[in-house]
Amino acid sequence: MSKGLLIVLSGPSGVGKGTVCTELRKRMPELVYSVSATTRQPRLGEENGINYFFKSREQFLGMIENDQLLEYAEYVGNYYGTPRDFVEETLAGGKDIILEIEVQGALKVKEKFPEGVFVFLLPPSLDELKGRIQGRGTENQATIDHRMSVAAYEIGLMENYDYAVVNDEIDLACQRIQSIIIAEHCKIRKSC
Ligand SMILES: Nc1nc2c(ncn2[C@@H]2O[C@H](COP(=O)(O)OP(=O)(O)O)[C@@H](O)[C@H]2O)c(=O)[nH]1
Ligand SMILES: Nc1ncnc2c1ncn2[C@@H]1O[C@H](COP(=O)(O)OP(=O)(O)O)[C@@H](O)[C@H]1O
Repeated sequence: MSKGLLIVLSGPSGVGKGTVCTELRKRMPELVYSVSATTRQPRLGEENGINYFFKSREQFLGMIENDQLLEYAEYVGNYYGTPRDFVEETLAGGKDIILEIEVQGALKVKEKFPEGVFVFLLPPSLDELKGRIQGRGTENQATIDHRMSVAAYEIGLMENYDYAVVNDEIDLACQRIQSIIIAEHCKIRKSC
């Protein structure tokens, strides 16, 4: 049995990663989503084990200590990390898995899985990005400003990715990512 594809989706806060992932999972029910651990407080409507595994700082540091994370990063004052076993078991079982993670973590994953498929989601413009974060209504102004300043740094690292997808419309962005996954499955992988 061949291994599944490891797909990494990154992009600045508010670009629509969560929205696009939710829609993609409806369209591709066989695609497995990696639930991350985080020390961030849950937002209204977020559920433990569904959106994130919500952890205390001590619990998160314990996961690092016990080598339970494939990668982790600090982002705007909180830790975020990918549980290792779930990713490795899913891939070994021949299933595709998508990791929705920020750029520092994505670069660490690339070192370990250079064969992964790295997709960067872009906003149509920075003004639109700011409008989307504000429109979501989950962050205070200071956090929005901090996230917007990180956005410029993140977009600057886009060249490390394989694909850039503009999230102008959710339907189009999903179609583009689906096409990428289909094409990657058709790729002839050379061992050299
Ligand atoms: N490195 C890393 N980043 C993660 C992980 N999980 C989520 N993130 C990223 O952390 C950032 C902040 O996530 P979140 O607080 O949910 O905010 P959002 O991007 O505005 O939805 C986003 O770029 C996420 O993609 C993870 O396991 N590892
Ligand atoms: N293509 C789009 N056009 C307009 N609004 C969008 C689009 N994609 C996402 N949104 C909205 O933008 C906001 C941020 O989306 P979200 O998925 O939470 O972003 P992220 O996970 O990247 O932080 C949400 O209110 C969402 O409904």
